[in-house]
Amino acid sequence: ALVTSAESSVSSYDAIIVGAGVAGNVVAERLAGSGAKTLLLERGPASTAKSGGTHFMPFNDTVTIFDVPAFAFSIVLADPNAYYRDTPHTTGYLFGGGGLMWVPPAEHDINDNWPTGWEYDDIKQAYERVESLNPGTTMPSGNGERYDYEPGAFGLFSDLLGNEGWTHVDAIEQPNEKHLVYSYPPQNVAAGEGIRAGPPHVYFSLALENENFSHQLNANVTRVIRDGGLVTGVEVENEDGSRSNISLNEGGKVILTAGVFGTSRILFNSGIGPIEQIETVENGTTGVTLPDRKQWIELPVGERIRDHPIVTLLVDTSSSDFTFFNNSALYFGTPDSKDIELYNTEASGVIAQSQQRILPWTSVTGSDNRTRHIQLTIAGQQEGQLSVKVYLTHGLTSTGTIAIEANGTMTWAQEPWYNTEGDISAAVAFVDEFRGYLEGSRTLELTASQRNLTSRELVLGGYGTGLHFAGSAVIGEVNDGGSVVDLDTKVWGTQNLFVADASFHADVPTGNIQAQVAIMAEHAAGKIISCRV
Ligand SMILES: Cc1cc2nc3c(=O)[nH]c(=O)nc-3n(C[C@H](O)[C@H](O)[C@H](O)COP(=O)(O)OP(=O)(O)OC[C@H]3O[C@@H](n4cnc5c(N)ncnc54)[C@H](O)[C@@H]3O)c2cc1C
Repeated sequence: ALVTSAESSVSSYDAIIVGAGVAGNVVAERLAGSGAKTLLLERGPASTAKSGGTHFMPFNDTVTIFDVPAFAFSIVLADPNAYYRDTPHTTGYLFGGGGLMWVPPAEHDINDNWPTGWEYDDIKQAYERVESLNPGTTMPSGNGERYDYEPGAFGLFSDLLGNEGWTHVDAIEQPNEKHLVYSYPPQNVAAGEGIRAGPPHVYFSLALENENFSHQLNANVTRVIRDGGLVTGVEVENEDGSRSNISLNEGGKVILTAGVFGTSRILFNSGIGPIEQIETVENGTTGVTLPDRKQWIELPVGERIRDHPIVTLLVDTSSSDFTFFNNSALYFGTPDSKDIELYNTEASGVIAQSQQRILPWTSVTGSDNRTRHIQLTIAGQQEGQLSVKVYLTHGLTSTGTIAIEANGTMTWAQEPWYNTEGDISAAVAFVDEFRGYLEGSRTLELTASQRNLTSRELVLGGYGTGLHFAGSAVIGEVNDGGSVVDLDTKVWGTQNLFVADASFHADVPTGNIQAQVAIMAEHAAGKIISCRV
């Protein structure tokens, strides 16, 4: 049930989950299912049709990437009818742009860096539950047809890569195949509903059926309220600027799922993190009440963040038979009425797809002899041009650090991209290899603007974020200054505070991260439920 701040502040809960994104919805559904009286708090407004959303969430609602409520990406996908509700279409990100790629993690993604109790065999049950509810597909169009694949980016690149020995796999059916392979783009879908949707639709819908479950919107959690290691509730800033407290029942738990940046901010505001960050809060302008200094818990929150950096290569297709389909016109222009009808009546057609047409993966070795994985996403860019996004993924060694500013904004103390020579050399090696393929092609070449740059210049001059952040409150076996949460995802030094979103992840996977976030949240939920406070 949806509750107001007036209602939640006079009630109390067994589980309070902070942040209704990918992980938050998974954890809330599981906790409510375990019999706990559960409250899911979200600082944003209604998003999916299920939570009362009726329109595209304008992308520019958000100020910086640190504050992007990524759950917004399920909004319209969760409701086929929403497509024509909002004209003009203020954001295209839901279908196009980011694309909602759903790449189930490979066995090596889990086994390489995760600790005891979190290896591939341990998480199998969680993996299977996510798969059964939110399975992902390489055939998003409900009528079983593909639109704009051949001739097009898929046709051109399956030929180009096929000639070099790459093979065609299905990324959903064969998640472990991640070397010299390509797949139709895997996308997230709700089981049995024929619509593209993630946990904020799928898990949230299930949770709503449970009478133990409540949720509150526009509830910005500023901090947890604690007495030493015992958390007794959370403080919420409401839409009108007022602050109220929500209490935990005895034996209750608070689970932070506010995203990599949101969770770090709440921890800093609660006196948990590097002393320097807590002091910034103490001396800052947000008016947050910190616990007494002797109760501060020093942990490496915000450190060791990883992300997939992206370099975009532009490929000139003017000598090929490539026909450009203007995907962004679906969102920013006036789409073809037949495309809209096909989507709204049969969950089919080009709108059911994302803009990407082919996803290849391979691996390369850096100058440090370490293997790194590469993901490519390939899409039409404009007439006569394709974009090939090169993601450096699993195996990367660059890390970054986030910090809080006096006004509460999150910022980088150190950016997490390409700050090791191993990463740079691996990406350069891949770009060299790819340019070799193009040189052997009679129809494709880099655009004139990129042709004269060296591969190193292309990598270092053009990278940006993959928006796949992880690791700001990393999991560890011992409290030795290298981790923030224990093997149950409980924050060291506390009795009942947990972190279950991408923050606690030991590493970034080979493909887009969201499926891993959902699976690890499922696994964390099991541990949190069995943890005695
Ligand atoms: C533009 C974009 C495109 C992306 N595309 C893809 C893709 O195609 N495939 C993929 O796999 N991944 C994609 N990602 C990444 C993916 O969305 C994230 O990895 C994933 O959402 C992380 O899940 P999470 O549960 O850790 O946090 P989130 O899903 O970000 O959830 C955090 C939630 O907490 C809320 N919150 C934050 N602070 C507070 C607070 N103080 N109080 C209450 N609530 C709070 C936020 O509003 C948000 O709803 C994309 C990300 C972005 C930004």
